[in-house]
Amino acid sequence: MGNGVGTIKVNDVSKIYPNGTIGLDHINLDIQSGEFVVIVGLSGAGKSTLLRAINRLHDVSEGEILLDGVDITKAKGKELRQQRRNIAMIFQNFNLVKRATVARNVLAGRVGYYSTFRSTFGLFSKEDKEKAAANLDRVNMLDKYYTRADELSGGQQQRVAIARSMMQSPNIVLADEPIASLDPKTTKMVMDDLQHLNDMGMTVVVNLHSVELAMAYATRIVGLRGGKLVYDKPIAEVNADDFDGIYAETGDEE
Ligand SMILES: Nc1ncnc2c1ncn2[C@@H]1O[C@H](COP(=O)(O)OP(=O)(O)OP(=O)(O)O)[C@@H](O)[C@H]1O
Repeated sequence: MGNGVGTIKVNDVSKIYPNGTIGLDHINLDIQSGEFVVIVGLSGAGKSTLLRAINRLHDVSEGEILLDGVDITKAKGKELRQQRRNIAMIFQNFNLVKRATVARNVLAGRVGYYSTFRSTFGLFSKEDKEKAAANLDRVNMLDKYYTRADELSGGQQQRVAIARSMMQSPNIVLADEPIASLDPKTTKMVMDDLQHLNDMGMTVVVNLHSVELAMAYATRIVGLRGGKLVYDKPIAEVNADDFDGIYAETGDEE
């Protein structure tokens, strides 16, 4: 895995969008290495905003986010790139290059390590090609090595996206509604892949709408509502009734 151990410390973080919407409201969260944290909450609660703040796809308005003790909210240039390499991000819509092969998509996970010239022309090392094959094997997709991404089902595409994210050897895996568009069987496969990464020692943070899946996979559940952290418990202390509070309507949400 990467250089660190995978801790995430969110200190009093707020995010106000330019139009004045409060995305996050004074969030404090301390995630230890190897946890499998599921973030639940209504649509608009701030789940995506929080994940995007952690890997700095969004700048925060206030507060700091320490990854292995280093504040990513103020990192620049090389330091930011290095921190980002330690974090894999898995999206709802897979974000694959549809017309490229599975292999090429997975190798794209190494692009941050190559010159623009080499990555443009696909000049990847033998070692990286072997690594790509090994990661595809890990998600049971090795037989699709030469298949074009647009010929795969949604679930298969997500598994390729997971294999791609493994190319960075991350310590932290963030997944934003990774199973939102998948059927129950593929959902289980993708969640099992994330579980597998967690078993390998990676810290996993997943946004989910499904309470059932949260209960099945999480070691800890965090609830957001209206940008505020309203719930944070290890799975052993979670009571199904707790979700009523997290999902209570506040008037302007789904
Ligand atoms: N780019 C943006 N500009 C302005 N407001 C935004 C922007 N992105 C998100 N928001 C607002 O910030 C709040 C939190 O949104 P966010 O997408 O983080 O919620 P979420 O919990 O991930 O929702 P979902 O489950 O629907 O993905 C919402 O009120 C949303 O409308």
